[in-house]
Amino acid sequence: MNYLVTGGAGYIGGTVSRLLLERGHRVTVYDNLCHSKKDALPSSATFVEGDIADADLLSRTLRNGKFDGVLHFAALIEAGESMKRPDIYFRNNTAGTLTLLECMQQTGTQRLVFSSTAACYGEPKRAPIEETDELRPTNAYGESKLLSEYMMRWFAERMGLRYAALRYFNVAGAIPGYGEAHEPESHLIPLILDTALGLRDNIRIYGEDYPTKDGTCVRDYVHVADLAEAHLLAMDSLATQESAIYNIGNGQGFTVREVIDSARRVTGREIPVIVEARRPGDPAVLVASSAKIQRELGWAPKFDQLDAILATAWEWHQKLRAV
Ligand SMILES: NC(=O)c1ccc[n+]([C@@H]2O[C@H](COP(=O)([O-])OP(=O)(O)OC[C@H]3O[C@@H](n4cnc5c(N)ncnc54)[C@H](O)[C@@H]3O)[C@@H](O)[C@H]2O)c1
Ligand SMILES: O=c1ccn([C@@H]2O[C@H](COP(=O)(O)OP(=O)(O)O[C@H]3O[C@H](CO)[C@H](O)[C@H](O)[C@H]3O)[C@@H](O)[C@H]2O)c(=O)[nH]1
Repeated sequence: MNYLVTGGAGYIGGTVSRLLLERGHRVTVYDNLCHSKKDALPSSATFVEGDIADADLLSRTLRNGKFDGVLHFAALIEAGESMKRPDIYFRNNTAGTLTLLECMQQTGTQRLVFSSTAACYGEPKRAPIEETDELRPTNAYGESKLLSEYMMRWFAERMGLRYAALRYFNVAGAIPGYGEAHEPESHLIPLILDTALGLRDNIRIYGEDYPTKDGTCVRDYVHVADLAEAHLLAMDSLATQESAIYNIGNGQGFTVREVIDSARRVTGREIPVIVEARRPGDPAVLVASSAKIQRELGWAPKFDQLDAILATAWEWHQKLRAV
């Protein structure tokens, strides 16, 4: 098959592009490189440097490419930043997605797999969270994604779109030769690994007064390779099944302190911490039920141990920083 991958120069889009190519599909990456570099692209992908807000270029790319489907990763991704600049999140993520939906509609491109997020749930009432649970984002990033999902529902109901929205929980780990390298980096695991390497003096824990077992936030970490497989399953399902929304996580929650302890075991290094105030917009606990995608699409994650996920991240991270 022939796919357009928006945001395919980034961490997750780049991983999924590599898997698609490995499985014999054709991939065109469409990315404005605002948070990535061209050298992160898989060598056998076609590359179009462009913004999803550029309707002319996007329509032309879709028309020329005659794609079987679109995988849409392009977005600003930092919940913390979105609390300082909600405007750019709605412009880039929500308005950008509307432009993509319009261009897909105009060019007769019907299938879409969308990177949604656990941040759509906000502060959940229970763990694990199911897809039908209440949606009340506590940060503008989550709201920008939830609004995108709502638009997709209407495009599906009234305009022929078929979509799968995958609500990822916390994505981590690396495949051989490719992993997380956000620029700037704000995510917990790469920052911990930089601390293990001595590139940072310490890791800051954002808040130790949450209602959790050690007071730090609980998250559900899913390996990027398992997440990538979910995209292929979701895209395939759109050939025969209706649009759907799926959570993607491991169903286990780890506190920030537990993640740091895991990194100490895996790296064998000292990782000094300092405790700071809460980061605005962070929910206390986010843990997924992924029963729906396991049941309906047969998704079977291979990495269910945090240490194993961190070991792949550590292997990649040492090479990344050695360059
Ligand atoms: N990393 C996580 O834990 C996580 C969790 C849930 C959801 N997500 C979602 O997954 C997707 C990918 O995240 P990632 O971690 O790979 O981030 P990333 O920053 O590595 O990748 C995003 C890519 O999108 C590109 N981009 C941003 N705005 C664009 C625009 N207007 N036009 C074209 N390209 C644009 C960036 O240059 C970058 O290459 C995002 O949609 C994010 O919201 C990530
Ligand atoms: O230096 C840091 C960085 C993070 N944290 C904490 O570690 C946890 C994880 O934080 P990340 O920034 O790594 O990830 P988030 O949970 O904020 O968000 C990630 O997962 C979400 C879904 O759960 C979103 O989709 C989002 O795109 C993605 O970045 C949070 O409790 C955060 O407060 C720290 O204590 N110190």
